[in-house]
Amino acid sequence: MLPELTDLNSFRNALSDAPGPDLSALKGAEERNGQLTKPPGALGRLEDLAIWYAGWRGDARPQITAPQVIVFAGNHGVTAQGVSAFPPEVTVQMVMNFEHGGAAINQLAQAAGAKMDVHALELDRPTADFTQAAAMSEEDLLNALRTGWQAVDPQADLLVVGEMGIGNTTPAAAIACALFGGDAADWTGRGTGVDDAGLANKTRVVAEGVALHGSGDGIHVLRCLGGREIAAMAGAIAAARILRIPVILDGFICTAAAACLAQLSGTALDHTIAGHQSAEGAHPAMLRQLGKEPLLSLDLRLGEGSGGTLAINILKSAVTCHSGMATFAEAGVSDG
Ligand SMILES: O=C(O)c1ccc[n+]([C@@H]2O[C@H](COP(=O)([O-])O)[C@@H](O)[C@H]2O)c1
Ligand SMILES: Cc1cc2nc[nH]c2cc1C
Repeated sequence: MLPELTDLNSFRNALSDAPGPDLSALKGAEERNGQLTKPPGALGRLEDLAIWYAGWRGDARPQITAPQVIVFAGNHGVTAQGVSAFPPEVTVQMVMNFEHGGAAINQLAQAAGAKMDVHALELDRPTADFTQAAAMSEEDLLNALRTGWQAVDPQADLLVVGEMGIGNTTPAAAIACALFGGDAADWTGRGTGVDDAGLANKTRVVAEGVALHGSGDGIHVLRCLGGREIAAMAGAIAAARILRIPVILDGFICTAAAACLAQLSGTALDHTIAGHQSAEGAHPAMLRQLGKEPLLSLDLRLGEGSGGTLAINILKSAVTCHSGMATFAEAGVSDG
């Protein structure tokens, strides 16, 4: 059961009190993996994935039958600084495209056998430009966290969270810079495709935001430098941690949301894996900071949950092998 989010402290507490994986299911899955008809370790990382999944689901021989993809959308005041190659009205236009089934994520979710939900967060009320003020008030942040928290289907057995928000690689870079240090230039990339002058301007904007709001915990960084869809992703990832629903992270913006949770609790992301490495330049560094090895590297830089959703197919395959294969004893195959 998910506790109610009454205030930001209840979010912090729920995250730090969240249960870990089921150790007996984990042990059972490890034992089963050792008996399957293959040379030890021959399925490589698929074996680790299946065992990790089994632990979080509390079932040594699990199945994936109900994956959920949630796309959160938000608008950003910082777009007034000219940080994106596209105009902010594209956010609401793409939300309509998601709702009509015409976006890449609609096709990828269908191909992965996942249901897809879309949540637009107050698109007609962008966050504040973080070079001038905190992006969100405490109330705004709490509302956005709640949207994510409540969007997770407790019956889902796997979750991918994705986003749509023109300008949101700028807050994602600022979050990374505030949490992990280094220069703004280390974390700022081209997003939807800004040119060299655009990149220099965007780097300045990230540096200004971090200088104004930079120090504080994951909640402070998320509120001052983030955005509503970023906070909603954080809320959903945290809810899934409590519900023991494994999560596949998507690209640069999704990983920035997750990084805020990692700052709040050292075990906050234990139920997550990195679906892919995005083409956004600083994504590999962000994943390294979180100790996450991406499953795929396909030069995607779309967002929408696209890379995470593609990776559902890999995780499903890993779990299907683990739970469906015969053991050496069952198949009458001689072991080594
Ligand atoms: O997921 C990623 O790594 C990723 C990298 C670059 C861009 N995006 C998407 O593009 C939008 C943000 O790009 P920008 O240039 O407007 O900051 C937003 O809607 C994201 O979903 C996503
Ligand atoms: C067209 C378009 C689609 C997107 N999907 C996610 N981010 C996006 C940004 C743009 C510009």
